[in-house]
Amino acid sequence: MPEPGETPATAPDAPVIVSEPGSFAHGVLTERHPALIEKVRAAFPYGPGRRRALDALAREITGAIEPLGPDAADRDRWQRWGAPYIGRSWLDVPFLWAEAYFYRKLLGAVGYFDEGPWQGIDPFRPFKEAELGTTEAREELAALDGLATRPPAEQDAALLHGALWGNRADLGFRISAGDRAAAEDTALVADDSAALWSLLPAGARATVHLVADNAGRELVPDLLLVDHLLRRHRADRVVLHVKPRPYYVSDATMADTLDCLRHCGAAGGAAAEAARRLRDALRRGRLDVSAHPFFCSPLTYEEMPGDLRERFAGATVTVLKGDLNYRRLVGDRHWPPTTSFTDRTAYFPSPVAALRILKSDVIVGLGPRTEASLVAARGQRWRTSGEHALIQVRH
Ligand SMILES: O=P(O)(O)OC[C@H]1O[C@](O)(CO)[C@@H](O)[C@@H]1O
Repeated sequence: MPEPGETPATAPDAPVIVSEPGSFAHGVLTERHPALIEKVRAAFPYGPGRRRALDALAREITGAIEPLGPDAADRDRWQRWGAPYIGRSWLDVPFLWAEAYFYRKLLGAVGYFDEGPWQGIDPFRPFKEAELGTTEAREELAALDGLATRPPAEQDAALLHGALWGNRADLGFRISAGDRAAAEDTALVADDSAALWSLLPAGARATVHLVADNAGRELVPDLLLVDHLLRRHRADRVVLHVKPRPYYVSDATMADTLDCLRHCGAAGGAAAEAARRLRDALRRGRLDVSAHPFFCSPLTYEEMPGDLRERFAGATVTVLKGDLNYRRLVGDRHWPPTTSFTDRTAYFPSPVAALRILKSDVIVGLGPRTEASLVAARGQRWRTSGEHALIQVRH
């Protein structure tokens, strides 16, 4: 990474590679991942076998990338995706690939895929649960009670922004940032929310696909936004995409979706009414949940499989939540920030909206003045500090 204020020297479309000295990606692989292994180990009474596997993974990530074991059902897939990388140093490969493979290996180490007592046990569940039990989580839901009496445009904005800022609730991010980011002032670096609402006029028979990111305090406002879209007839049908298995610490699965619905139901008031409507929408098929294997793959959206592409093609708009989805949407590369968002996402089969807190180096779609003022104020730190957010839309 360049020094604060410097322009990146890397080629404009070069992939983000872990080994870049002092880079954000390097810090994730060398600090966050070992810390996460320790956190998971401390959270569960794993026996000697699982502990040995965690030790082996902690050792492996300081050296060469090893293939999956011969019994892994997805070994061939990962051999294909990892052909250029397996055998190389973990620090010498694209960031997006390295993170995806790390989470696959972490689940393997804790026995998630093996027949036995740990099969299907989410190693991140204690962290997700703790988050839903916080005072902040309760206060956020209580704030919903006053919203129904506000003018419709205010309700739209409050629920959209709730879903956007909910993306701060990323447990992986907090492993290194502490809660500092949450306390700092935040600002939108791009705001296409008017364009988003123009795609969803009340009464239009829209189908919205919402690709969720984190569980807990991000998924709750996402679900409240979904309820609002359905209730105000801005959408006739919503498809919520979640991860098929635990991923990137806090990413939402179907089990997390059910937890969030229970959490809202137990809160009483407007939140409980929303939960009741959402359950009803699920039963009637107005809300559908999908968990495609693509979402835990190391691929970008440009490489998505045909069946998923077809599903998105039927959307009035696809809303992608969070930083990782953004990296996969525009490509995890060193684009100049003024690269056109419209051009970078032209391949996507439906209109697309990104709602994201900035937590990694990648960004496109900024005006030259916006970029200049961010750099003047913060050097390059604004890219990864979690203090800035964006709403970008391509019609
Ligand atoms: O939950 P989000 O918003 O997708 O953010 C996850 C982000 O955290 C990181 O995994 C770093 O841990 C980024 O690489 C990633 O983009």
